[in-house]
Amino acid sequence: MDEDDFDPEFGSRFERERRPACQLYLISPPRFDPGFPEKLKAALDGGEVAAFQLRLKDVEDFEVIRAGEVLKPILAAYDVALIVNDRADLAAQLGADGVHLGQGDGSVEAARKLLGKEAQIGVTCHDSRHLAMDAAEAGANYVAFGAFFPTTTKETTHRPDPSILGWWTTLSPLPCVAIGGITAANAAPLVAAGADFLAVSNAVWGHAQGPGGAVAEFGKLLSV
Ligand SMILES: Cc1ncc(COP(=O)(O)OP(=O)(O)O)c(N)n1
Ligand SMILES: Cc1ncsc1CCOP(=O)(O)O
Ligand SMILES: [Mg+2]
Repeated sequence: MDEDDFDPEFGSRFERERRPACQLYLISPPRFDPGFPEKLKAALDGGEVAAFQLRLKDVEDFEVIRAGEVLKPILAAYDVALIVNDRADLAAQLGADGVHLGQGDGSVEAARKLLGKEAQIGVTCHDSRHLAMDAAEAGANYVAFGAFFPTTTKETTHRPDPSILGWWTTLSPLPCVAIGGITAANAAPLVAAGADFLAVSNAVWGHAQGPGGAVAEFGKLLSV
């Protein structure tokens, strides 16, 4: 990949040039319960959040669409990007801001065709420099590394060293996301290594002080 491939006009909140500080990227719980919209509002009242990923697992398509339709106006009111996990077609149907693709979730090119040039397309790269370079080459808007810490949210087999984040930031202007078992207590080395975004699920939705308390705790870490 070449620095010249980076288009500064391709504006987005996933652009390191415009938003230099590390930011929070919330990942939804795997099921949508009726109380979730209030939990989301509480989280967003806790401090700044850049993006929210709708990551529902083992549910019918219509449930993803219904959840997305409920959450979309809330996210818009807080100026938070809606990213749909796994499915570019559902992201398109929802008019979401983007899609997150794992290695088995389809190509960046196909997602770009469906979603258009403004869409934010992220790609899981595990602990692989090679996958990250491929994703950037394919036109991704961010690359995601992880799982950095043990997590109960997903079975994981890759455990990158935080130095992969530093390596990436010196190589590419494309933002990098750190994910996996991240809490406000263990995130500092990832921020120091160069993570542009911390993607977090359980540490927010399962926090003893509630989602707002969790986001506020991350806010303290990310504002220093
Ligand atoms: C920001 C972010 N990074 C990584 C993932 C994991 O995606 P994937 O490997 O496809 O696994 P599932 O999340 O689909 O179980 C992610 N969702 N978001
Ligand atoms: C989706 C995903 N991909 C790698 S780890 C992970 C889980 C993130 O959730 P948590 O923040 O609860 O570990
Ligand atoms: Mg996936």
